[in-house]
Amino acid sequence: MKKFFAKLFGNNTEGSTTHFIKLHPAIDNGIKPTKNTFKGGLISCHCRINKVNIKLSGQTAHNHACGCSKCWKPKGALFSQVAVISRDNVEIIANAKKLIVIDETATIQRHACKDCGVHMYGRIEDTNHPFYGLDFVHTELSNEQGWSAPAFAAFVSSVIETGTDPKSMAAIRERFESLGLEAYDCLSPDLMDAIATHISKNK
Ligand SMILES: N[C@@H](CCC(=O)N[C@@H](CSCO)C(=O)NCC(=O)O)C(=O)O
Ligand SMILES: [Zn+2]
Ligand SMILES: [Zn+2]
Repeated sequence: MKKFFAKLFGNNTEGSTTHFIKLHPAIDNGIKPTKNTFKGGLISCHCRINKVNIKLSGQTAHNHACGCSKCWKPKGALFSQVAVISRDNVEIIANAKKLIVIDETATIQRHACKDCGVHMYGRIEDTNHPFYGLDFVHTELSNEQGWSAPAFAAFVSSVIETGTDPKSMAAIRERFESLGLEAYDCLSPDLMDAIATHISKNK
């Protein structure tokens, strides 16, 4: 097993394993802990000037790594990091006119900065959707610390759809597990239960 990983990742000069799989900077560089008293903050796009700024008036929930093809990923990252927050707590405070919806047909309407491409918030407009009322946001776009920490990985197998070699999947899953993040190919059991409960109540 050790040899298998050494082959995939390579070894550094001290002999310990070096990870070349870049999951996401907020995960690879050490997961920052959730601050229980955290009250929210500002997220900004990557533009040097005329940044899109959004005020998030509260803590986020269900932060996770997402391997799906639609969520925004920083350059070089295999996964997105995405959390939810009540849409009532999301306020665009600067350069709203730079925002465009990436795909009008998607369930999650991702509003991105047309200049730098960063997705600023994803909104569900279907009032019957189980997650209606929640917006999807990337808290690494904030300078504040204390946001809810990523707690699991979702849609892990989906990275194959965007070009990852299926042979790398075992190593990717092992890496998540070693960091304490359970790897799922859909959402976490809690969220899947919430979706099923919503569907069952609406029947
Ligand atoms: N294999 C597909 C999966 C896409 C998918 O279903 N993504 C989820 C999670 S995004 C945040 O966790 C989803 O709800 N998508 C709805 C949408 O994106 O509008 C793929 O990789 O594309
Ligand atoms: Zn921008
Ligand atoms: Zn996603």
